[in-house]
Amino acid sequence: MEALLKISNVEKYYGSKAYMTKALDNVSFQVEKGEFLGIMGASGSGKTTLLNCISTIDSVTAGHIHLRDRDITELRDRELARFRMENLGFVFQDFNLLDTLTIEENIALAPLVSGKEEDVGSHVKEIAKRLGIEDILKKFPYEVSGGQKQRCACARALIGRPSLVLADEPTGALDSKAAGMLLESFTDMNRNMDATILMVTHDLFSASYCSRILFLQDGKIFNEIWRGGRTRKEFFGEIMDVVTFLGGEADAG
Ligand SMILES: Nc1ncnc2c1ncn2[C@@H]1O[C@H](COP(=O)(O)OP(=O)(O)OP(=O)(O)O)[C@@H](O)[C@H]1O
Repeated sequence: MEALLKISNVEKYYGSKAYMTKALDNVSFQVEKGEFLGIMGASGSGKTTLLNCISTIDSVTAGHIHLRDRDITELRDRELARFRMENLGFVFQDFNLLDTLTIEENIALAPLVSGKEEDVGSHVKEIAKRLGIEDILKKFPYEVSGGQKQRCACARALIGRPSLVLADEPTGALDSKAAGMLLESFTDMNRNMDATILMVTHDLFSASYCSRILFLQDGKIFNEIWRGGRTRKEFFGEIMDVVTFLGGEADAG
């Protein structure tokens, strides 16, 4: 397998010497191309900090993060914006759609702005069909459900064919039916559209869709488990055991 993302001895401190928080403490791991990796851990364990460092929204205090051969901790200003646009797709808990644009325009915005793709319209339709939102393309975000908004956010994340999709609690604002549909979409994106996904979640049900889970505790990697050939239910059971051992702070979904 090919390592797409390599995190090497990453440290992240917040605050000054007297009030310093070590949010990430010597974290190292790799993500292979085609993985669907979950990051779990109690509140304050460093999940969002890790995601923000990988997404270049935040900078590391020490260590290196490589996406393929590129050390992204060394990118600056304009390079950073370009790097994000060309390599990363984002899905957030609160959707982050633009209310004044239709669903179709939200999905098409980045490729239209970059001007690189010629047939944006048919690419949007193809992805929307795949995610089951082709009937709502002309609607505005306020006219559709939370689950549909989140699948729109997935389509927007995928349209630029990013190397890596980063998702922060993507099911956090969804009911269980919408969450299930979204996670099926993630699985389809991962298996059939070649998307490598890194998802932060508190939710055991969401985590059980992943192929591997990394558990963080106090800014360190505490454990990792693989789904392997097991069913989702069996994997759910094992995730629950680790979460219970860690102190039980997660949602059963
Ligand atoms: N901007 C910041 N300034 C100072 N401390 C911060 C900042 N962001 C995070 N921290 C601290 O770093 C640690 C890790 O926070 P982080 O948000 O990464 O945890 P998390 O696992 O994502 O938590 P949650 O599940 O509650 O979102 C916590 O102790 C937090 O208080």
